[in-house]
Amino acid sequence: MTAVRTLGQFIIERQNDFPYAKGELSRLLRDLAIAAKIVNREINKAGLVDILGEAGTTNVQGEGQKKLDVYANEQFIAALQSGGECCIVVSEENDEHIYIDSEISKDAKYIVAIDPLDGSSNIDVNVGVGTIFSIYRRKSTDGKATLDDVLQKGTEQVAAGYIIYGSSTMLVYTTGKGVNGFTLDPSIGEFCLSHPDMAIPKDGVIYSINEGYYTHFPDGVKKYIKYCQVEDKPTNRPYTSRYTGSMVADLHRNMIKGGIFIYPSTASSIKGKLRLVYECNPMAFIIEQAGGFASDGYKRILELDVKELHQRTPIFIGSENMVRKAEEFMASFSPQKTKKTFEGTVQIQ
Ligand SMILES: O=P(O)(O)OC[C@H]1O[C@](O)(COP(=O)(O)O)[C@@H](O)[C@@H]1O
Ligand SMILES: [Mg+2]
Ligand SMILES: [Mg+2]
Repeated sequence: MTAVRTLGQFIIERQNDFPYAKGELSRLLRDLAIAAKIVNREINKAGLVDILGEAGTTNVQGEGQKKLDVYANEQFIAALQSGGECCIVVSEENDEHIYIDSEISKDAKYIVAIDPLDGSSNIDVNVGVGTIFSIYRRKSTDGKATLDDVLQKGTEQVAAGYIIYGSSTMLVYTTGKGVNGFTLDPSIGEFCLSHPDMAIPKDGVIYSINEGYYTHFPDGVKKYIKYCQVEDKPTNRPYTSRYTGSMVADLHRNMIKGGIFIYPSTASSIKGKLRLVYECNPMAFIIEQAGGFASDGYKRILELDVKELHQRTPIFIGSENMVRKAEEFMASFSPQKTKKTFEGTVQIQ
C-alpha cells in the first residue's frame, strides 16, 4: 500500500527546490489551502445554510455579488491576514488592493491576487465552481509595498493555483516547476497528492466557448469555431463542444483531456470578460507549466503589460497546438489593429 502524501508534506519536500526560501511561500500556500477547506465546507452544504443567492451588492465591475462570492472573499482574506506572509491582496471582489497591516505581516514579501469564487453563475445550481490564486514577490525592498509591486507581468508569478469544488474538491498548483494536483479527502480533512506532474495533451478534441455570443465574435473566432465543427477524420474533427460557465471547471477538464478554452473579445466588450491579474495570468502560468499555451489571440498572455488591477483580456488557452491554430485564424481573419500614440504603438482591438 502506498502512503498518502498530503499537500503539507509535499510543500515541505518541495521547499528544497528553492534553496534561498525560508518557508514563507510554503506557509502562504498552506494558508490558502486552509481557506479553501473552509469555503469547501460551506459549498458542500450550500442548500442547507443561508449561503445561496444574491448578496445584494455589486463589485467594481458592476457584477452582482452572490453571498458565496462575499463569503469566499472574506475567508481567503482572513486566512492571508492571520498567516502573516502576504502584504497586499488583490481580489475580484474589492475595488482597490488591500493592505494587510498587522504586526506579523510587517515584513511580508508576497502579494496575492485572487478570484475567490469563479463561476458565480453556477453557485445556485450545483455545478462546479472554483477559486483562482496568483502569487507575486514584492519588488520594492523597503517601506510599504505599492501599486507598482502589484502591477507585474504574469511572467513574474512565483506560484499560482486553483481549487475546483466539483464532484470532488481539488487543489492544483505550480511554483514554476511543473503542476501537481491534490484531492481533498473529506474523511481526514487533507488535500492528498492524486495528480502528480500534470501534463496537458498537445492536441485535443474539446473546444469551450460561449457560442451564444457567436454573432458578436471577431471573424477569426467565428472561422475557428467553424473549423472545429467541420468533419475531418485525420484531425479528429468535428471536435466536441463543452462549456460550463466556470473557467476553472472548463480548464481543469481540458487540462486532463486536452482542449481549448476561449473567451474572446465581443462586439460589446472589446477586451473580453475575463480579468488578467487574477483569472488569466494564474491559469496561463499553470497551463504553460503543464505543457500548454495561453494567448490573447496574438500575444502570450504572460507577457501582457499589466496596467490596472481589474484589466480584462481576451484569452485562448489550453492544448498548445489548438491555441496556435486559433492564433492562425486570428492573424488571417481578424488581424490586430494598432495605432501610434505618444506612448508608442498601442493595440486598439
Ligand atoms: O456567462 P459567460 O459570459 O459565458 O461567462 C462565463 C465566464 O465568466 C466567469 O464566470 C467569470 O468568473 P467570475 O464568476 O469569477 O466572475 C468564468 O468563470 C466563466 O468562464
Ligand atoms: Mg472568475
Ligand atoms: Mg469570481
